[in-house]
Amino acid sequence: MKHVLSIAGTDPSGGAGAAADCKTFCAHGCFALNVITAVVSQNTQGVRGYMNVTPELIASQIDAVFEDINVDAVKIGMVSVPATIGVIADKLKQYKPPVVVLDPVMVATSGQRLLVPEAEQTLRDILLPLADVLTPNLPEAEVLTRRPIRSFADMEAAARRIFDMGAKAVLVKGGHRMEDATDILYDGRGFHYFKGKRVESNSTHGTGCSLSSAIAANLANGMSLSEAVGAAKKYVFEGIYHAELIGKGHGPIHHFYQLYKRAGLE
Ligand SMILES: Nc1ncnc2c1ncn2[C@@H]1O[C@H](COP(=O)(O)OP(=O)(O)O)[C@@H](O)[C@H]1O
Ligand SMILES: Cc1ncc(COP(=O)(O)O)c(N)n1
Repeated sequence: MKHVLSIAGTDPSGGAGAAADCKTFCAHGCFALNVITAVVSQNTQGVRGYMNVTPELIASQIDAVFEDINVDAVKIGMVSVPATIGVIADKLKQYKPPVVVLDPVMVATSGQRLLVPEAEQTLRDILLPLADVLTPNLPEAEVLTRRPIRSFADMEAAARRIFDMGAKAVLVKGGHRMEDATDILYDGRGFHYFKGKRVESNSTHGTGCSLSSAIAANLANGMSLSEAVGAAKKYVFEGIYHAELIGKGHGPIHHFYQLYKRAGLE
């Protein structure tokens, strides 16, 4: 069994952050490890507040994992402030995990910021070059490139620019498009379109967390990058499509649809 580590913030309502990451790893047959960067008070309706874990305690959590367990892949989510980004970058350089998937989380679906504006530059300069795959949504890709994105051509141009900033591959996600939910991958050689129908649904809390975690798990399990992204997109689509309505706002996706189906628990 592969061991996959999430470095992320929490969600007590279970839909996003560390909870989504761990459920996704388990659904992919991986052993889930997690380091917490921030304790977030949130639910399906929004973020109420959060407290950042100190850089010392983040470093200590990362050491506790790597000194004890072999890590096959790392997924990074909410990193809030420059000090958090600095310590994660130092530890990635120290332990050199074979796969790093970075979801540059900036703003929650409900609109609250999860990354302070002054950390955007630090994320771009220090963490982005350590990523094997970076998975920005459209607003995040706009912040990283400082350019508006409206068309597939704009998504391709953004992916190329972010690749030039040092990420080894970039998946610009289309969940925020007005039309379909097509994502575009650029690996420095060419563009790969992951066409996707949009599901009209409120169950989209944690889709980005789950997608990046599924990519990390699929890579740990030995898939190529395009296979990993294709399978992760299918996982999130099925999760939205078969989601149970939980909470009063934007609910979580279904993480175990295939498993429940096989067990007759649908
Ligand atoms: N309503 C939807 N129907 C189908 N796929 C979606 C929908 N919303 C998001 N996705 C997919 O979920 C993944 C996460 O996308 P996105 O919502 O853009 O990220 P984030 O959660 O970071 O804002 C992408 O693969 C995207 O295409
Ligand atoms: C701790 C944490 N991390 C990330 C998100 C973003 O979630 P989404 O995947 O819906 O953009 C969140 N709401 N909370």
